[in-house]
Amino acid sequence: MTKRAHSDAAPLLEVSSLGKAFGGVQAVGGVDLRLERGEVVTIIGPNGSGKSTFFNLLTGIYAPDSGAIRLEGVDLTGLPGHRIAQAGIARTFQNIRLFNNLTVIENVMIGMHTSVRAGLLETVIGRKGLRRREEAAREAALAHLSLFRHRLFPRLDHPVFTLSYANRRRVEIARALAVNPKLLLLDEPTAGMNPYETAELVENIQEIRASGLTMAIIEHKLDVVNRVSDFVVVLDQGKKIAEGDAETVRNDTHVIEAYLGHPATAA
Ligand SMILES: Nc1ncnc2c1ncn2[C@@H]1O[C@H](COP(=O)(O)OP(=O)(O)OP(=O)(O)O)[C@@H](O)[C@H]1O
Repeated sequence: MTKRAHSDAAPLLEVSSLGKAFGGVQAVGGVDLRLERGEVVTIIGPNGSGKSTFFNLLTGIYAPDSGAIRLEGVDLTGLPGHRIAQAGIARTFQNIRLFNNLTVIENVMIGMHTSVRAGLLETVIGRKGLRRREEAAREAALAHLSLFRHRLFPRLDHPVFTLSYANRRRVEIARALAVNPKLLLLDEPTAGMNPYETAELVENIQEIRASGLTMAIIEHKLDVVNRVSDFVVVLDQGKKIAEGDAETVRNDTHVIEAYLGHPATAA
């Protein structure tokens, strides 16, 4: 856990007073978050506290009712998902979203928008040019998959539906990395993983972190939170109730109360 240093320059991510209601439920109610380049924040909170909605707002799945989202000072508030992805925010989902009938490497190449535009490209640059571009895309996809080389290199041409749950999670992370994001959001990356797989994924996250990529991670497992975060944000009923290093947050009375009120998810 490092001490957080704020610079005067625009932070990588600046979220102010972000809000979203569904009917009478204030899923996210005025949340602020400042994330400097290279930092890793974990977002915790009981079930239904607004964590996934917060990610859905950051990635344009929902438009916020109020507040603002800035990436490197650029206002992304209310932009559609593809524009936000182009601006540099990539994510994985709590419920894995991959093309199950496509192979591991195809899923990652699609993350790079290569095959999708192949028809159009062929008319512009010709078959040879297209083949060269596909080879380059395959090389780049392999570079991103190399984070999980022992797990995924033997399975590059296997359709995703044949993979274990943990391997599907790994493919999803590689696909998100393949767009070279400025900010990577991981929504419960270790959910459904056994302790051994979880420990391995913590090492993978530390490796991504060492490359300098800024990350926000929704995570329930406290040992994972302790090992990957620069700081922790705690949500409860859509509001930020605590922020700080893992130990400070763990001993915060509001946090203890929030979890005691929701014993099924006590961290
Ligand atoms: N599309 C939606 N329509 C209506 N209500 C929603 C919608 N999405 C979220 N909510 C509500 O908003 C609140 C926050 O939900 P959210 O899924 O963001 O919480 P969470 O912290 O991610 O929960 P979990 O840990 O269970 O994934 C909940 O009360 C939920 O029922």
